[in-house]
Amino acid sequence: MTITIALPSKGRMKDDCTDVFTRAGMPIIAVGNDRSYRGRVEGWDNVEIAFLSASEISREIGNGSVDFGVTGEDLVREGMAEADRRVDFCARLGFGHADVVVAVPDIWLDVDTMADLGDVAADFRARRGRRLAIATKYWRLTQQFFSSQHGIQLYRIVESLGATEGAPAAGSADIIVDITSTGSTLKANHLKVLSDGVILRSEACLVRARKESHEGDPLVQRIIAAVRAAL
Ligand SMILES: Nc1ncnc2c1ncn2[C@@H]1O[C@H](COP(=O)(O)OP(=O)(O)OP(=O)(O)O)[C@@H](O)[C@H]1O
Ligand SMILES: O=P(O)(O)OC[C@H]1O[C@H](OP(=O)(O)OP(=O)(O)O)[C@H](O)[C@@H]1O
Repeated sequence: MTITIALPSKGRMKDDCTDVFTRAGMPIIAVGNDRSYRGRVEGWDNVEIAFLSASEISREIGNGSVDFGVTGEDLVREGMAEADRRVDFCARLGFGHADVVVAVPDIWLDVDTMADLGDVAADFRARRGRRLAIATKYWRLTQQFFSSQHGIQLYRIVESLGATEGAPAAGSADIIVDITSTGSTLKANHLKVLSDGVILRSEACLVRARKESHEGDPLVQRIIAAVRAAL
């Protein structure tokens, strides 16, 4: 059976990903020209490469149209419910690190924890007659963290399509949930991360769609072993 692996075609993870596969003894070759979205692995006859964006990769793994993918854990967990039942995180690859965090304005001096934020949310409703507004593109992770993990129900999510950190200053939200790596964007926007406000420590992962056809397939095991050996 042919196994398809989806790899980043562009963006911040592309080069590191190519390096890992080279070290794994799986050198990636584009089929056709450099702009091609198909590739293969030199010496691995039954493996096909699909070049996609990091967010497309998480979607294609979720619907099972590829067997493996390299993408951020944040995108996989945001993109599907019950991720661990549907996919197997086979290896953490050591690049693409980013934390998904809850951040509030610096000037909220007495708000340091999620419990403090729960009080603020209740207060907003009681005194201002509206819900605390959270700007984010991570709807699912935010709902799980606030509602299921911290029992905070009084909030409203404001969809953000970019420049999330600017939302509190712009007045379109009170706080944010977004990724941070160096922390400089949060700092520039006068936001601070709550002490227990790290929702997920994400990095690039080799992710496998859980499929019955993979059981007992030696090629599937060989791919996982080769990538792990390269780390
Ligand atoms: N500083 C950062 N900013 C954004 N994403 C980062 C950062 N550091 C690591 N990542 C990770 O990189 C992944 C997103 O990569 P990238 O932005 O290249 O993909 P994409 O969202 O598919 O691209 P595009 O938005 O152009 O379609 C996520 O898993 C994210 O956690
Ligand atoms: O903690 P920092 O190092 O400041 O990085 C965090 C920022 O980087 C990303 O934006 P970017 O514009 O790089 O990428 P995007 O287009 O994927 O949002 C992300 O959305 C944050 O805004």
